[in-house]
Amino acid sequence: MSVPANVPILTSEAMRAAEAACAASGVSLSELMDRAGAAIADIAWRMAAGSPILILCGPGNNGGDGYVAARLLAERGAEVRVAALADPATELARAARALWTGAVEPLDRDLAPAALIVDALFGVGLSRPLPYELIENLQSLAGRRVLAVDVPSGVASDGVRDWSPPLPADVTVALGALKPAHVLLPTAPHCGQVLLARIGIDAGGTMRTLPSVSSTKPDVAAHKFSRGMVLVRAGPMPGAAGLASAAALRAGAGYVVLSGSDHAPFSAIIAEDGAGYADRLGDARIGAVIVGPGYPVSDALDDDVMAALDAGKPLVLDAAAIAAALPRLHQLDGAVPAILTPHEGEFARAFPGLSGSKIDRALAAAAFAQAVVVYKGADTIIAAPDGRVVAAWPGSPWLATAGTGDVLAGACGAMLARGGDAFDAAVAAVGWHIARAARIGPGLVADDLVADDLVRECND
Ligand SMILES: NC(=O)C1=CN([C@@H]2O[C@H](COP(=O)(O)OP(=O)(O)OC[C@H]3O[C@@H](n4cnc5c(N)ncnc54)[C@H](OP(=O)(O)O)[C@@H]3O)[C@@H](O)[C@H]2O)[C@H](O)CC1
Ligand SMILES: [K+]
Repeated sequence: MSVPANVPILTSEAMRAAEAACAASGVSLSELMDRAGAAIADIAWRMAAGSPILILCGPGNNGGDGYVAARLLAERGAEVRVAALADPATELARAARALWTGAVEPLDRDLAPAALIVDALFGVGLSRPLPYELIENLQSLAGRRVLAVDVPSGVASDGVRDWSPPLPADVTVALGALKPAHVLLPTAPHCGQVLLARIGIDAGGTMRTLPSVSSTKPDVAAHKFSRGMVLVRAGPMPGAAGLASAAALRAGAGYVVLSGSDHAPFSAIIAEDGAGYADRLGDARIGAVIVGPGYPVSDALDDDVMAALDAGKPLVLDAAAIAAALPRLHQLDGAVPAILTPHEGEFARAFPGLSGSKIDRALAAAAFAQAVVVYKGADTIIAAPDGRVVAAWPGSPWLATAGTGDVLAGACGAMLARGGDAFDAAVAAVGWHIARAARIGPGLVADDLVADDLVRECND
């Protein structure tokens, strides 16, 4: 499972607007369909490697793409058959089918499979669950390699409904841009390896996949404070704050203070008595404050969160600190740069009653809090109040273990303490976290993410 780095993601509504803009600039939808069909034919040709191909065509333009691909594959000498669910219902699909000179088989229970199935039944136009009879007929084709056109049929492309496709794809060719379903659970795993065929559409937009991690070498004139100073406030479970402080150092902060704990994991971390917290918040050199790791709901947490908000320092708020800060953050209306890092349960507690896809909900939460939201999970979404979104699918499954959230909070603190945009800081931290997890893999425990042998390996 993979998606390309740093490519646009569009909802079906935004996709139609992009198509319309394309048409207005002189590229017809028919030309777009020809390009889509050509991209699919190329990939199908490579996947089939000489074995027979069966293309399943639906009634809309997704089916139209399938007919174009069938014609081009046949022209290249591929052994290709077409089966249709229904007659084409759009002018473009009718035109594409008219140019297909081969037979069109009915898509019923007697349909013979082929080594490669190209699924061109439904794309972004799917408006309701698939009919039961079709699901049954498709299940009889399972077990072959599947190439999905735009999205696996049965998947709602905007990621709002969790419909599963009867034929999960090995490869999905996203047309023009990725769609939310390619990067959100539960649909993303059904898309297999997602490739983008740009087909000349200017997708622009504010939603993208995670960019590749770039190394951030300190400036030649750097000193420890210019690299960013981070204050981590410990709660009753100081191990979590210790992990966050170690991660802040590893992620590039030049100076880290751990307040309220004498369990500093590295000698380079300054462990201080908790009574000095208020004074430290007044330290002009501090570039980011982290509150929340290992700190359950309590009056003390409320006090520490309010003190950090009143100090006006850029903030990373994790776990129970998120709900504790929310009313005040909302009032502050973006005056204090903040990154919130909730997992599913914390998000539901802090932002009850939101609807839509995970992307919609992350955006609504960011707008309400006027803060960057890192809505964690296997399909982490980073959303900014101005509408920017980065989707971090597929992340690393090895991160599903205790303490990794504390490490992410620490990395967010390091990136935020450098100064600059909080959204860019959150994106860099998520990328750093996933890249390290990918290097460790099996057996990962959160401490490994901040261990020195990993530093040596990363520097090899
Ligand atoms: N991105 C691009 O620039 C291009 C994309 N192209 C391809 O076009 C599709 C979208 O095509 P569209 O015609 O809008 O939609 P679909 O082909 O996905 O399907 C619409 C038809 O399916 C019927 N429908 C919807 N849901 C069901 C269902 N559950 N069961 C049966 N039939 C269903 C729908 O009927 P309605 O009654 O709902 O109207 C339509 O008949 C996109 O995904 C790309 O593959 C183009 O190539 C151009 C460039
Ligand atoms: K499809």
